[in-house]
Amino acid sequence: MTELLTAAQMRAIEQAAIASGEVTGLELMERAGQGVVEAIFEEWPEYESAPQSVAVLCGPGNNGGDGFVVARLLAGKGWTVKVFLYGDPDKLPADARTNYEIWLADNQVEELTERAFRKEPYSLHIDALFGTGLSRPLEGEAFNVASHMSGRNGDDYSDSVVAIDAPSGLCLDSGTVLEEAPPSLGHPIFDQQGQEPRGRKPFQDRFAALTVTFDSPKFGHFVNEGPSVCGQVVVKDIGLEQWRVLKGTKPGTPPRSLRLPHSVLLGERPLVKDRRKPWISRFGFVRCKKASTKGHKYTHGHALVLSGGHGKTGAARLAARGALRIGAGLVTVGAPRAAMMENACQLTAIMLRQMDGADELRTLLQDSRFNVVCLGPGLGLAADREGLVLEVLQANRATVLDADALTQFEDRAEALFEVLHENCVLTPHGGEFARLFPDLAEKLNAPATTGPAYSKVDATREAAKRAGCVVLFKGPDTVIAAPNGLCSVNSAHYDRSAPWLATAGSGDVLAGFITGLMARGLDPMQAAETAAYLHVECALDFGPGLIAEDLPEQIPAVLRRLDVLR
Ligand SMILES: NC(=O)C1=CN([C@@H]2O[C@H](COP(=O)(O)OP(=O)(O)OC[C@H]3O[C@@H](n4cnc5c(N)ncnc54)[C@H](O)[C@@H]3O)[C@@H](O)[C@H]2O)[C@@H](O)CC1
Ligand SMILES: Nc1ncnc2c1ncn2[C@@H]1O[C@H](COP(=O)(O)OP(=O)(O)O)[C@@H](O)[C@H]1O
Ligand SMILES: [K+]
Repeated sequence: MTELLTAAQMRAIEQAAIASGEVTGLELMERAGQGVVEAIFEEWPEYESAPQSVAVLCGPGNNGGDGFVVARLLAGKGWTVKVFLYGDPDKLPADARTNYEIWLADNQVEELTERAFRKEPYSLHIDALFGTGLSRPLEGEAFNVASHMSGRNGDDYSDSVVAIDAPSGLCLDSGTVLEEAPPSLGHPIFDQQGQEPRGRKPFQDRFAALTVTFDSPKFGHFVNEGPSVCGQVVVKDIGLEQWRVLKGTKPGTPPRSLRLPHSVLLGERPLVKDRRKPWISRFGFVRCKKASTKGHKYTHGHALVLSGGHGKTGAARLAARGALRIGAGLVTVGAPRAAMMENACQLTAIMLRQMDGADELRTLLQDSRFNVVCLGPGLGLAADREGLVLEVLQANRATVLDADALTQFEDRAEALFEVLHENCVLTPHGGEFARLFPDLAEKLNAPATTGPAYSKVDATREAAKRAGCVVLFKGPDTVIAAPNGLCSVNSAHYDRSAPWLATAGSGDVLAGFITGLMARGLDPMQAAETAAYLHVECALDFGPGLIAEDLPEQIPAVLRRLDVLR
């Protein structure tokens, strides 16, 4: 797992490093430029022996400063380098100014305009306009050049753009490409699809082939539009590790303002393969060697999954199967009378109990061996369903609430928040999230016109705090947050891209995975993180053509590959 940083955290780390006197800003800038050049030759090894032509677009801050370093290093390797500057050279910050002057001693810098940029073709384009300092949408010639590069005039540059830190215009906290404020006419206007018009964005789709960032990836590389515009993300070490101290536990504890909330990116593949990384313990699994063989099925927990009525039972069975495969000792489906036969015909290892309403559920839950309940998948929205949710929450069991159990509380989420407890996990997709947290969804979907923009990470953290329990906000960029601010992102992008996971019922299986892991005693955050991670691993291993039923069946092979016991 990798720590994810905000732009402000990155700046704080850099400032702490410089303040220590052990490194200067200029040295960091040099290392950043070297990192970019290294990444270029790793991506295009053929360029090592064949110098190319390159346009370096430098902006008015330190991102531009990195650009001047890259220009100098590539020129030193025989490349033909053209440098454009957007902004006033007299206002460059000190380190960027130093590198500008070093470059200017033997070379030229041209003011950036679309016209000048388009005069000649280049093999490579370095985008060093804005990085972590982006605070408003691109304007003027920066906008014109960025939108030209992203295909406005029909030319596709995306295979030859290397973005330093970020494609310029991308907010590194929210993963949103900042847009101009939409036209204000004093009253709302709508387009033909009934949508309010949005401001212009320089790009919305793939912009760079490669994005080189420093020290740690930022949230914006992994959420919202980030993955579609970054191409691929390479992280280069610039020697800041000792200033990036989590929770201030090590000697030389940094000031409180620098202690970072624990935000991680869940196990990208290379780290998982590295046996030295202790990721397994965070995920709540044990390595085969250390596993206890003493347990029996009741020590592995008993999950209860509530089924919907006649004709709506499949979702609960998917969740139940997920819970059983991932390791619950026993799983029982509780179904209304009318749905008993339908369930009975399709369940074997999973048990079945009739359960017609809140009273029967209360009786069932008197059996304390049911240590986790999952409800929502296929549950339906009939008035009596709410009673089931309340009954489960009052029984104070570990609980996973998904789908209809969330939608049931649309417009009256407070009634749900009052009874939720810390042993619960909510698993909304975007629509369900908006029903429970309409104000947060509105902020999230509002045009992002200033940086740092409100992000899915902010929204999920706020939601978890408000609900008082773990919230897992689904999507290709699944964000998981606990009320105490712990947060992680489970990304299905880049080398973990698995678009075929967007298939009917896959969310039901995810709810089941979380349920099964909670049955095994994982705490809600661990269970949600582990389940989300394994869900994507199952999809990756199975590949295209996947349907929801395949996900639980893929679990044994994934656990075997990861060399862990349930
Ligand atoms: N933080 C670190 O540890 C390091 C940062 N470095 C580089 O420094 C960058 C950050 O530098 P800066 O903080 O100077 O910020 P940027 O270079 O990203 O932005 C420069 C300035 O432009 C202005 N600005 C923001 N949006 C604008 C817009 N749309 N139009 C016009 N002007 C706008 C802001 O005043 C901002 O401070 C990083 O992205 C990275 O490339 C590296 O040199 C090495 C180390
Ligand atoms: N493009 C995508 N790539 C990877 N995973 C995705 C993508 N879109 C959705 N998912 C995942 O698929 C699952 C869909 O869940 P959900 O929306 O509840 O669907 P359903 O109700 O049909 O089960 C979630 O786990 C979500 O994170
Ligand atoms: K950039």
